[in-house]
Amino acid sequence: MDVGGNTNDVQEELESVEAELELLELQIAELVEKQTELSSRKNMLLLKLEDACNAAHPSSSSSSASSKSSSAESAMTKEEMKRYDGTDFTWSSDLEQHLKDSFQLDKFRPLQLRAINLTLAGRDLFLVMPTGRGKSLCYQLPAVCSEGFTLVVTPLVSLMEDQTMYLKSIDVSAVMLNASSSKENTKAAMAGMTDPNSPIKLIYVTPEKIAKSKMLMSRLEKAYKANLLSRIAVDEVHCCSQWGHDFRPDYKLLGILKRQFPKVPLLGLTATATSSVLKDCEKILCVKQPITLTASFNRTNLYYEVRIKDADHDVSINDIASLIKGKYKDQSGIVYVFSQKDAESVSAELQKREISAYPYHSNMDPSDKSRVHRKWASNKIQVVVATVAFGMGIDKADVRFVIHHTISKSIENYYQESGRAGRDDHPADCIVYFGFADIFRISTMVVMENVGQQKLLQMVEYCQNVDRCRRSLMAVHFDEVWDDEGCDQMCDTCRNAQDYPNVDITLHAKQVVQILELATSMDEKLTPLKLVEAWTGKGPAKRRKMIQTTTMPRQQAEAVIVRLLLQGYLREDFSFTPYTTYFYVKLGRKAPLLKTPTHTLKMKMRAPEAGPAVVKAASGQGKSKEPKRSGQSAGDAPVRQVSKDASAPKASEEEEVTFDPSVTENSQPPVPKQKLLKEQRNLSKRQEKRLYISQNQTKKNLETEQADKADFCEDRGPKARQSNHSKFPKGRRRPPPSAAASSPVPSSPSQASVISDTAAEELCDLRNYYSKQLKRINYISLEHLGQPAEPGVLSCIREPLRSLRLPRRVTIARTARSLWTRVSGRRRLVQR
Ligand SMILES: Nc1ncnc2c1ncn2[C@H]1C[C@H](O)[C@@H](COP(=O)(O)OP(=O)(O)OP(=O)(O)O)O1
Repeated sequence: MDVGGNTNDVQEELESVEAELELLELQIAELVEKQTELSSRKNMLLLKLEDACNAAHPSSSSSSASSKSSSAESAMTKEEMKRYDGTDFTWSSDLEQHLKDSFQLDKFRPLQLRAINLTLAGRDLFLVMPTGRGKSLCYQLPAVCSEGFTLVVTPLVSLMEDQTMYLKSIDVSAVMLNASSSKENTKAAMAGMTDPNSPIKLIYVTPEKIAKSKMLMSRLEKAYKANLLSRIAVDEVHCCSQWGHDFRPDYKLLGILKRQFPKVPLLGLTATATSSVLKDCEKILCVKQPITLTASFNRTNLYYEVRIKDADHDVSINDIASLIKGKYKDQSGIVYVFSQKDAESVSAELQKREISAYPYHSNMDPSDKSRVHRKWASNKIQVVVATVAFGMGIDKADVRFVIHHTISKSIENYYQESGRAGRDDHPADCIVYFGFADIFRISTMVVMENVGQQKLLQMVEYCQNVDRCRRSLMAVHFDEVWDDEGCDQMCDTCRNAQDYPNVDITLHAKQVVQILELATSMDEKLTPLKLVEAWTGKGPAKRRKMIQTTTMPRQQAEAVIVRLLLQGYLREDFSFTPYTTYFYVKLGRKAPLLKTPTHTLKMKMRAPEAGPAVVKAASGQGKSKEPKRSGQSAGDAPVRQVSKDASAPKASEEEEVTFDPSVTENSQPPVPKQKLLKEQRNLSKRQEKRLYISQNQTKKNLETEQADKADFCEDRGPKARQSNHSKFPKGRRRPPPSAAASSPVPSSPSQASVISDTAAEELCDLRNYYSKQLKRINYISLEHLGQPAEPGVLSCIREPLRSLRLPRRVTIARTARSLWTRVSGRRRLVQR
């Protein structure tokens, strides 16, 4: 007995020590996180200091467009480098003349002259410059001022077309060679390469052409020997590297150019490469010690602002409409939206408010798309309401505002999309509407992307920030430091300079955790909206009796939940069906910290918007008004025991149900289980008919979701755009993957409501399994995609299936294969 008692005591103590250890580990993890944050802040400050020192010693200073040193550059002193900003080269007067006469430009933008001088001096060069800052001029102008021709490798036929058309319009001879070039065109271009009297100055080719056309390579050899190949420009050079976001296998073969033509200077251009990507490109392209010039990504003429998006759709639309009709009257702009459906509906809403706004998305007929684009470019349409399909190649100088009706999926994307404003260097505004529900809509869309969630949370962090300069937050993503001075009050936080209180939200966090714990104990899952509703006392009455609700205004309650997600106290829990993805909130790894009495949690919080949207003055003209702050701060909000609170909303009978995991915020209200069973009995006769209808409906939903995904997940990467243009015929939607349509596993909620109890149970098992498995498969190397599933992959899928009760006639092997097909099909779809 004694021994037994002892063992129990030891066991108990062991458990408590383990719990303590776990807590300690969490605390250590939190400290390490803080340490990383501080280290990166320290590095930023050091960089700032270095910049300040450089400014104090003009001999070694760099311009606002800095040039980061590579080994070659550091071999060249800063004095020497500065020389390339000068105009005392043999070609300088020629440059000046062509800049004005041919290109009709007055002066160079930062780093353009340095890059042009370096390439004309025969140096190999990587030029990293933000979108729209004028990279093309850095090879077009040297091409005009050199003997022979420049070979331009570019991944997109549409960009080639744009550029050759533009060059023709300014009387510069340029041709392109791609898969669709006519025979005559190809013949003329090939002949021009070796003809010293040819007027051709630029030849655009795709990387595929270099890789596949022996004739082209042999012509280039001849041109090289005749000293007619003056320069090689590789556009979107980051596509060479697997680490870059748009890797293209054919770019990997471009090393042949430098190997075959070592004396020809190479100029690699990109808007997005990090230093490790460039190092990789250097190796792949076989360039030795290139000079890297990096222009600052700081667009000083852009004013950045975040507005809280009201849950009421009309409020945000009214706000946007009043901006367009007021501050931006008669000025050109873009409103970016989340989905094709939003593009249609938001543009219709704006039209109702007498604004000339038209939709643009990838599912439109190409002729309609180009008509909208053309009319907008010629200012016959004021606003384009677009998905991200309205992307690269949009080069309108006088865009005065870019409004994001929904947040972007990452800071990099936001920078690119908002960067379409103010290309003429005049002031322009970039406003993003930050809505709670949007976070989760996007989250389910980017769930399959490698670091999709991480990047989305960075964007959310940018939006939730209330007191740090927005520019400085963006700069981190481009390895740069832009301080408040560099911003010069061109963002809402710098301009308003509000002193927000640092509110203690520990108590609030504990309440949220308690709600989630309760839900888990009842075997229920909560969507973020259900969580807010439960917390703010709008959930089922039964639940309200068991939890502490808050009197905090909804906006602040949402802000707290977002903060808890950002900081890891909460986390996302996705549930997948072949038709859609659901987002639920779960306790995060830091949640146990809240059990420690000394643990506190604070956040700076903006007061909720006062009434309907407040139209603030944005941009360079005048200061914006800060919305009125309500008297009560989040920290003051009293906690209430709702069961006894008469003011709590009364729950209807229908509300007294357990949460149905398949119900999301956009779904119908949950159906009570009793009612569901009754319905199931009554439904037997109508079953077939209903099943048929529901299948059709889910198929339709799937198509809409996939079409949205096709737009939203489309990166401005070349791959994505090409597939969009070429694969689907005019006006047709992307067909759903056939595997999903012929699925043996019924997983859609609507199907679940017309099948037997046993089947429902089995379905539930399968759905859970599927959800977990999808996450696992997500991590399996991309290289497996597109190939028949390998035995290793299948056995990894098969193993957990053995413990499941599968529906009759469904074998483990078939289910495993079907899961794989669907998962990889879905993933390929996301990648397109
Ligand atoms: N020195 C200059 N002064 C005024 N405008 C300029 C100058 N250089 C270029 N531009 C204009 C021409 C174009 O309309 C616009 C964008 O130039 P472009 O070369 O297409 O940018 P980019 O190549 O960096 O962008 P992207 O990454 O989108 O291809 O800027």
